[in-house]
Amino acid sequence: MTSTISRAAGRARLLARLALACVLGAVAALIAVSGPGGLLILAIGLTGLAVTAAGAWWALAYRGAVRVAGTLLAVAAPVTVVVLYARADVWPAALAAIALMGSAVACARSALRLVRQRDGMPAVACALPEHPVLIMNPKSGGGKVGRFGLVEKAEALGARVVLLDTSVETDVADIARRAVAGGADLLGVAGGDGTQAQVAGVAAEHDLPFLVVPAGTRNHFAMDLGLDREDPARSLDALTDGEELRVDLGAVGGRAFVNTVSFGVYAEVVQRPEYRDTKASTVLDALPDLLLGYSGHQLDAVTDRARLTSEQALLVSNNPYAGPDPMAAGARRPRLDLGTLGVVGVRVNNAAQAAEIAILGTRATSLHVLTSPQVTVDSDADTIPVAVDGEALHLPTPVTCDIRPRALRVLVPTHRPGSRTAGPPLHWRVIVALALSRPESASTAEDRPAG
Ligand SMILES: Nc1ncnc2c1ncn2[C@@H]1O[C@H](COP(=O)(O)OP(=O)(O)OP(=O)(O)O)[C@@H](O)[C@H]1O
Repeated sequence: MTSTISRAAGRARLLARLALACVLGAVAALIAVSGPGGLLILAIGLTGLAVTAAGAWWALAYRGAVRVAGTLLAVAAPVTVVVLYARADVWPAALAAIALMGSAVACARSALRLVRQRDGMPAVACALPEHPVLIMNPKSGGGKVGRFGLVEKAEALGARVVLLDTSVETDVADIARRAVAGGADLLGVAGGDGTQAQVAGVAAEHDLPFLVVPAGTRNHFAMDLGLDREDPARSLDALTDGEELRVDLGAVGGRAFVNTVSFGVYAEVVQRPEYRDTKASTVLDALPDLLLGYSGHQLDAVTDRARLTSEQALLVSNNPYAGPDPMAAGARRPRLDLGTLGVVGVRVNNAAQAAEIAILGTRATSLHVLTSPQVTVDSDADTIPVAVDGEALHLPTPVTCDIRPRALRVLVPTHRPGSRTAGPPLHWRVIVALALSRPESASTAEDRPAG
């Protein structure tokens, strides 16, 4: 075990050194260009990025001719950058610098992943359930329950299955409570994250284990638990060969959430009845009014250390995401047991602020990324739209989000893919420290058991 860990620490150190070498190579490639060419590459690249972001802002925040012009600008800017590089005869150095920076980021991420791999959520052995009850939604994920034969497989493993009647709005929490009253010693859901959250809340109330069968469309909770999202039937293996993860559960307005609660622009868009069928056109139609403040609510948020004012969008997550954009495809939470909420607040009123975010990322003044065990969101309206794990609700203000540390016992299969591919946040000072660490100190410092 120790030698495996030492080998991994050694590989992480090597990758960190390679990453720093690539960064130095990129700088050298820029300096090697004769005259002021190196600076020119940087100036052209950054201007291109800023103009692309400004074009994207005009395309999203306006309609008609401004939207068309913004779209053209967003497409033309990167093309112009390439043409200018070619005309100024600096493209070989530019390409080399971009390739080297890309390699540096890839090596740095791999190094962090190797270190973090042993720092995952600890699983513990547990008794297997004797009376599991699983609630299954036949419509989730376009019919995954039927496609993967989940009812038959679960029943063959001794579970009682309750199929959700989707012809009417069914209270899933009530089904779960009745299952507990009937003697269930595990609750589970094959369905989307919104349904998972409601039943997880009941399981946590009764300190019962909870089984996640990722039969929804997105399955973000399952992804961060390290479950197999391609084959939801594999989650059922936990009924015969499982172990337990203790994870945090979010709470908002008396409801549990497993992933995110969003306020502002996104929450306003998902309230629209046409959103479910025509997501892209509904978003494009709604954004101009919301972003330019003609409609929608201005939000203030108070965390344990900060006050955010007049935000357009606020996203509160059950544990922080690794990157600043939790809505991005592939955004992940490295852990679900840190006992804190992630908070991202955005206020963008013009193209310059959009460009600032594109260049400065989380250091931009219009983007706030922080963590807090509690967040209270207020507005001048009596009720505001809130999307809780993607479900559209209206809640009275102020709305308070809390975290319940390790309140949820999740039964997971012993053999599962794990969340190794989660992209760790890229902190270059950690890479420098890793690259400079001595072999003994690195393996001693990192020789913590996987748990
Ligand atoms: N409590 C409920 N009662 C009745 N029908 C429901 C209920 N929850 C969901 N449905 C129906 O099931 C469909 C699928 O919902 P669900 O959220 O489970 O899966 P999904 O939309 O495929 O996944 P995701 O939440 O990841 O987008 C919904 O469109 C809705 O028609």
